[in-house]
Amino acid sequence: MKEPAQRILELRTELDVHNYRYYVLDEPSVPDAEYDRLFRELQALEAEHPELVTPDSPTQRVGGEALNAFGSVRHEVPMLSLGNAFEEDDLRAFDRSVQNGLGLQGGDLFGAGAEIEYSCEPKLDGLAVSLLYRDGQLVRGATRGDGTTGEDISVNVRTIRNVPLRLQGSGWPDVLEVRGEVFMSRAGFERLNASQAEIGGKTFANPRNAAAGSLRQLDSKITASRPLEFCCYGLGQHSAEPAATQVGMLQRLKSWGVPISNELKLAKGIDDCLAYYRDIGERRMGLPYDIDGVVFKVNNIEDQQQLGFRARTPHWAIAHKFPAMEELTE
Ligand SMILES: NC(=O)n1nc(-c2ccco2)nc1N
Repeated sequence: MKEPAQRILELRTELDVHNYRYYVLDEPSVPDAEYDRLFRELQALEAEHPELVTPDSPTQRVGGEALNAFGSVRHEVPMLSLGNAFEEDDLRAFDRSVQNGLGLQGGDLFGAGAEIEYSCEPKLDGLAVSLLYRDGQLVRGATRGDGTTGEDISVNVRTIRNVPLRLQGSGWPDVLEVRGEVFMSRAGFERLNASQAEIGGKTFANPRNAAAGSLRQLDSKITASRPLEFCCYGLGQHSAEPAATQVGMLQRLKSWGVPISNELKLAKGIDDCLAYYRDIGERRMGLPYDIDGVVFKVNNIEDQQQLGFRARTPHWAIAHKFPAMEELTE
């Protein structure tokens, strides 16, 4: 019979791999029943040996008592909101401003100028959060708040099943602040409202409100019962650059167990961006989650830093919005 400590480590490692394959790669490695059996074996062993429990164990996702209030967190790197483009011309103007900012012949109404590489992804309509990892361990979660100061929701983010409690693989920096959107799928939103209606509880107007209301619960057991998901779209503070490009950085984060968008693409030039906008626009209602546009970011990280940001919005990123849904129903 194996030493309990050894068996506990084996089970944790195996459960982390199953979580990674299920939530990040979307390729489950075992049936749910097998996952549950391993999970219960770990719970039983930890109950017999409480001194062997560590915060990053998969059994530790739901915290203890409800909080009376959220602590506040200061964002070392401000959490920006995005500038918006509504029309094709706004997007072309953005591309020209990027080229001018990079000292390229910025193109003009007649010539396209240089071809800038952009990352492309859907703009999830959820709640922006920051997840801080130190030595690969999730140590803090915070809401965006006003961009400089957010709420400490560390206990709540740990209940989101696809948020890794510790990073997988190797080579991650000692300090890595991951940023992304917490959202609720439409199906999860419908299920939640149906069950809320049944118990006479609060129902929500849309998945974004449901995600915000579920995440900002003082009782993490309520958060744990809600179908929340996380999708990473960038970084905050970090002690080393994971990659030279936005797409490369996100792919590296994925290899460390952090979920990213499966619609992430690389565009070469603004015409490719427009093609992506039209493609996602056509598929928008078929996506399992609400989006309110797509996000283009200058792919080269050094170029992003050279461009910096104005007031509160980055010069290197733009949200290209779709018409609001209510307009569509007219
Ligand atoms: N909401 C969303 O999907 N976002 N938001 C950003 C963002 C906000 C500030 C910098 O980048 N990126 C993506 N994909």
